[in-house]
Amino acid sequence: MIEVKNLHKGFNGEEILKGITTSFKRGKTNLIIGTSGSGKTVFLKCLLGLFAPEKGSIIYDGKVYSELDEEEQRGLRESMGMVFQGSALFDSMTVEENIMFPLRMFTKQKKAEMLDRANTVIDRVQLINANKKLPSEISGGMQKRVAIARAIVTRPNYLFCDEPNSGLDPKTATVIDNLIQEITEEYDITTVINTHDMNSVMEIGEKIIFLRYGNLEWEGDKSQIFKTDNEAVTDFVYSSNLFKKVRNAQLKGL
Ligand SMILES: Nc1ncnc2c1ncn2[C@@H]1O[C@H](COP(=O)(O)OP(=O)(O)OP(=O)(O)O)[C@@H](O)[C@H]1O
Repeated sequence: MIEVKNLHKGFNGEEILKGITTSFKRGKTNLIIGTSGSGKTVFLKCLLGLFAPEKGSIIYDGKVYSELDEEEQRGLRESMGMVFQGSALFDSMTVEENIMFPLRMFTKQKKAEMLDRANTVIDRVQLINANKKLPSEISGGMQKRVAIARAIVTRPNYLFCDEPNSGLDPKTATVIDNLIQEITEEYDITTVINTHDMNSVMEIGEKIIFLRYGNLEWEGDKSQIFKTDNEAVTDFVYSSNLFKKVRNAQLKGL
């Protein structure tokens, strides 16, 4: 579980996050949504320990990050997995080498042990016959599977994903969303996903926080977001023509 209390973060005197308080449960897919520039990425970077907040605290399963010493903070960061926007795979490494990379960086395991663990996660994300391929030789959906496998290979307690299905067709995007949700539940990980994708919201939004101008404007789940009266949220949700049509059809009882 991650608890965030009164989090403030700014740059050059401009406040970007203006006192966010929320919590993210273990085993659940937690989504951050909001308009462009609302502070979602800054918030995610604070959760990753990449930005130090000016005020407030982030508590990881009872451990207050700012109260840990350097080594404890490093240990905590090593228990985090990250799926970057656009996958961010190493072009010159095979799928298998990409996935083993965090084990090489953070553990002293022997090669056979690393290979064994890599193959376990390769099976879990259902990457078939891809071990020796380069990222350029596999599809975008498969690249995401590699990115997810690499993020979970170290058995993280926390998984952060930045736009994990950007650039994928809607069907593949849903498959990737569902894979992240299944893994989150199966391995009991606290997962936080930064997304613009309303399909993801509908599919895996077990907890959703909506940021607006650096404030937490609304929070709830996927069943509540379509019923809320909050104007900023409905503006955002129904900004796509497709969702507007669905809403109008619902209102007309079609
Ligand atoms: N390292 C930084 N230094 C200075 N300002 C920054 C830095 N990182 C982000 N900002 C500013 O913080 C604000 C929020 O940016 P952020 O990237 O978090 O928005 P976002 O909600 O993720 O937007 P988008 O959906 O477009 O990715 C922006 O005005 C941005 O310019």
